[in-house]
Amino acid sequence: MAPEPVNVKEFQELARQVLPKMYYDYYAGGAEDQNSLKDNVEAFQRIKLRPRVLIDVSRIDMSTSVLGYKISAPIMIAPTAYHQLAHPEGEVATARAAAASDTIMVLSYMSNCTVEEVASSCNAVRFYQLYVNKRRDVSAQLVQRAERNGFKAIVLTVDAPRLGRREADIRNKMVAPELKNFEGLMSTEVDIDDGSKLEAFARKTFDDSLCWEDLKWLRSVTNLPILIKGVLTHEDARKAVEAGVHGIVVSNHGARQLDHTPATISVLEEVVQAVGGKVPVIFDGGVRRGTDVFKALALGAQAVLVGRPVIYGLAAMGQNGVKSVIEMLKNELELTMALSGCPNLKHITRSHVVQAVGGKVPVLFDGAVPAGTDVLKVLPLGAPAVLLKTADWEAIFYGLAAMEQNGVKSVIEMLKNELELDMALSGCPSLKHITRSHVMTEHDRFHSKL
Ligand SMILES: Cc1cc2nc3c(=O)[nH]c(=O)nc-3n(C[C@H](O)[C@H](O)[C@H](O)COP(=O)(O)O)c2cc1C
Ligand SMILES: CCCCC(=O)C(=O)O
Repeated sequence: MAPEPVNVKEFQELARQVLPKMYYDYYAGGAEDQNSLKDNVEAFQRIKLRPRVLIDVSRIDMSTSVLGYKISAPIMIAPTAYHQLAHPEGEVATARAAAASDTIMVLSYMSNCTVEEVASSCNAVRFYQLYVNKRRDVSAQLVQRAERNGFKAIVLTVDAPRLGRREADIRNKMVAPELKNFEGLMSTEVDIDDGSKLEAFARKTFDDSLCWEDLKWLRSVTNLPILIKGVLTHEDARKAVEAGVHGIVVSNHGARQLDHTPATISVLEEVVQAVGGKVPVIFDGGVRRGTDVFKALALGAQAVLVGRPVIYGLAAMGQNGVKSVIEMLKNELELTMALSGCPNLKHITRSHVVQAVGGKVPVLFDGAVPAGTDVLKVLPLGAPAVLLKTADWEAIFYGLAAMEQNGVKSVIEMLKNELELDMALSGCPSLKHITRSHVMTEHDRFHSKL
């Protein structure tokens, strides 16, 4: 028997052992080269704690509230798709664990269990995550069903006009399971033989023309407060506040959408400052320890969402696994607060964290590692185009060696497709939209506070 996990990271290995490879890869994976996936977690290590001593920490209070709903600790459950691929009880088990831990669950639009099943399973406070369908009536009906069933807010995910390029899913030909919520509303079937069926599903159904104006439409179909999830810049944070949203989730979708987005913890403060306390800022991405939660709070988050660890807990031990994951993070946060001299969340301030000095030498574009995102990064720094010279561009050479003319064409087409996707996921319909403010170099990072 595998030993009992002592931290949330250990649930990942248990999940890997019980899950079919296709599902494990889907849960664990990120976009393209998974740079942001690694960075989301590693960036927490570059932030150090500044504990205070000789403060009475005999009683620690972690409770807080989000949109007026009281929760035991600022740790909530992120919306993640297809919980029945992890455990037969699916989202019902996750919701019950949320209720048992006295926290909020955000139910994914892509849940296997229906809105009604989750609502009637327990008394957890629930928010409903929304993807806007090309057929607006489908999304409107789901929002209204959520509202009727006691969900307390809509979390509109805005970083997925298309699905990111998840290469494990492409190789595994990831399935797109039936979704009971859509029965009688629309077909969830996709008819492709190759590649990720999920990606095909998103392409077929997600509305990639969605824009700021459409918040009006969403407000016209629901009275629930609206949070937008997937903000990474001060520009968008300001627009969101102007558009009247009730909350912002700083997120890069667990690094599954646009690779080379910054680690979310490194842009949290930028967003918090732009929002200026007008609405709550919630954070997600790479939270694996109580110290991570503490750091996010110190940088201005109201609460954090946890994605993968919850799924791993569910896969390993069902409802109890999810509860264990949440309780472990809560216990670690409590200990961090005690050892930092913070008896309650109000005591956690910006001066409790500091960015570690040092860092990598900035390398922006090294022509030997071509990828669509590299092109996207070079253009705003002033390059009118990227000149690809056979002599110094290994990929062309490999393409030629592997498949002659077709190989070279494949390499060029792959880069074009990746650039197109990167533009879609960066909100740039044409090259003129790509500006200097779409990238951040290490230099920029050193000159900001974090
Ligand atoms: C397997 C998986 C499925 C996800 N599905 C959704 C989804 O349906 N809707 C959504 O808004 N975000 C989705 N996300 C993103 C999460 O809400 C969250 O932003 C991310 O997981 C946070 O990063 P973490 O996994 O490092 O905690 C998903 C993430 C994963 C890992
Ligand atoms: C079409 C699948 C969307 C689920 C999702 O958001 C994710 O896998 O990250």
